[in-house]
Parts: sequence; structure tokens; C-alpha cells
Amino acid sequence: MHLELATQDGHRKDVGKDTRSPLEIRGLTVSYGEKPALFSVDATFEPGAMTAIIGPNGAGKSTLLKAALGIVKPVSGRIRSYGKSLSAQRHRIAYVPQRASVDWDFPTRVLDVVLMGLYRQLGLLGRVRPKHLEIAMSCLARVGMEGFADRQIGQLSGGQQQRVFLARALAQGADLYLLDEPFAGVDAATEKAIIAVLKALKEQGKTVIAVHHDLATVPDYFDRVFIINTSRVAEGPVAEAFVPEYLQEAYGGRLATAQMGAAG
Ligand SMILES: Nc1ncnc2c1ncn2[C@@H]1O[C@H](COP(=O)(O)OP(=O)(O)OP(=O)(O)O)[C@@H](O)[C@H]1O
Repeated sequence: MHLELATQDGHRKDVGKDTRSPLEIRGLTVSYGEKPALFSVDATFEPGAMTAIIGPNGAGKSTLLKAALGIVKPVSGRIRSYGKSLSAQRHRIAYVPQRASVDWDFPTRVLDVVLMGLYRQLGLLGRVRPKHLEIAMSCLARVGMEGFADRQIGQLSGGQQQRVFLARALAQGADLYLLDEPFAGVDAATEKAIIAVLKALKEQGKTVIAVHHDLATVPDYFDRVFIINTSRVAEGPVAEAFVPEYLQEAYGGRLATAQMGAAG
């Protein structure tokens, strides 16, 4: 059974762990044109774990996250979250999109981006109260960006932008965090800061699923991997699934390149 209490800041506090899979995918096929981007994918993500989604370029990793969020419509398949339909659980899922997919010229303050994470609490009128500002500022502090609240997002570095989007996800107080290449184009300090935040979320029993490219850091950062190349190749704990046999199957001759990319 799963119980939730509302804390003073309005965030949910879990008093009993939800042991149901935060994301369960069955027979998922997605197609943008004739060739499927995902074909008959099954996946059961473990609650409270950090899972890396890995696979070569064009393998369908981003598409898998987008389908899990209902952003792209599948041709067929079923997606459940914590035992219920996606629409019933959407509020429990936070998303940090690929940085390249965001329009950074849009005139928005850092603080406003983070406040977007509080959309459920702000309600239809969107009236921002002191408690909302407090939550937003504390989320910015968690990613080391409290000094940038009044800046325009377009004026930030890539690493700073990524931290702000993570702060927005934190403000949502979600249980499942989906991140699309959170370390792409960020500096080493930001990468360290982001991984620390993600590990802290895991300590709180949250689930983290991230599309990840750097194979060298998989064992340090993640508990589990989901390896994909249009279809599922392997899924499991790093020690069992992150092995040459499956990596070779997914990357083929591109494995050497992927590893070199990871090392460099
Ligand atoms: N909006 C779109 N319209 C048409 N084709 C698309 C679209 N988005 C993705 N695709 C295609 O679907 C396939 C899977 O793309 P996706 O971005 O999910 O892969 P990926 O594994 O995340 O790739 P990468 O590692 O290069 O980011 C690719 O062949 C891509 O070209």
C-alpha cells in the first residue's frame, strides 16, 4: 500500500514506499514515418533505482522518454505508471528535456522557469505566493543556482541552463524523473552537481531514468541499464546487463567509437 502526506510546503511525503513500477512499457511501437523508431519494446523500470537508457545514435532513446510522457503517440503498446494509466500519474513524472530541444531565446527569468514546476500548486490563476517563491528558491539552491534567479535563461551557460531545468523538475516534487542526456555539453562541475542531486533523489526513494551517452561513467552513476537499438537489447542491473555481449549487440562496430567518445 502507498500512503502520502502533504508537507507544509505542499510537497508529497511518502510514508510507505510505492513498490509498483514507475514505468512499465509493453509492446511499444512508435513510428515517425515508414521505419519504426521503436519496435515492440517491453520495459519494466525498477522503483527507487537509477537507470541509464543507452544505445547508439538514432536507437530511439529520446523517443522512448517522449512516449513515456505522452508527447509522441505510439502506433501500438501500453504504458503504465505506478500501476495506473499515464494520464492518471502524469503529475508524478518530471521531465528534463534535451537542452538542444529548448528555445533558449524565449524571454523568461530563471525563477519563472522553476515556478513552472509548481504548476499544480499555483492552480489556474497562477498566483505566486511567498511559499511558492520559497520552494522555487530552495530548488535553485539545491542545484547551486540561487544567485541567478533574476537572470534571463538565454544568458546562462549550457551547464547553468541544465541546472535550472533540473531545479524546475525538483520543484514539481515528482516521484519519477526522466532526463534526456542531462550531461550533454555541460562542464565537469555541473556534471558532478547534477549526479549528486540525482543520487540524493534516489536516497529519498525516487526513481531516475536518464538517456546517457558516456558509457565510461555508467557503472559509477547508475544501478541499472536499459539497452536499446529500436528494439530492446537488454535490461537489468549494471553487473548483469552492461556487459560486452549486449553492448556489442546494440552498438555493433560502433562500440569502439562510442567508448572513445565516452573516454574523450
Ligand atoms: N520528430 C521526428 N520526425 C521524424 N523522425 C524522427 C523524429 N524524431 C526522431 N526521429 C527518428 O527516429 C529515430 C529515433 O530517434 P531518437 O531521437 O529517439 O533516437 P536517440 O536514440 O535518442 O538518438 P540520439 O542518441 O542520436 O539522440 C531516428 O531515426 C530519428 O531520426
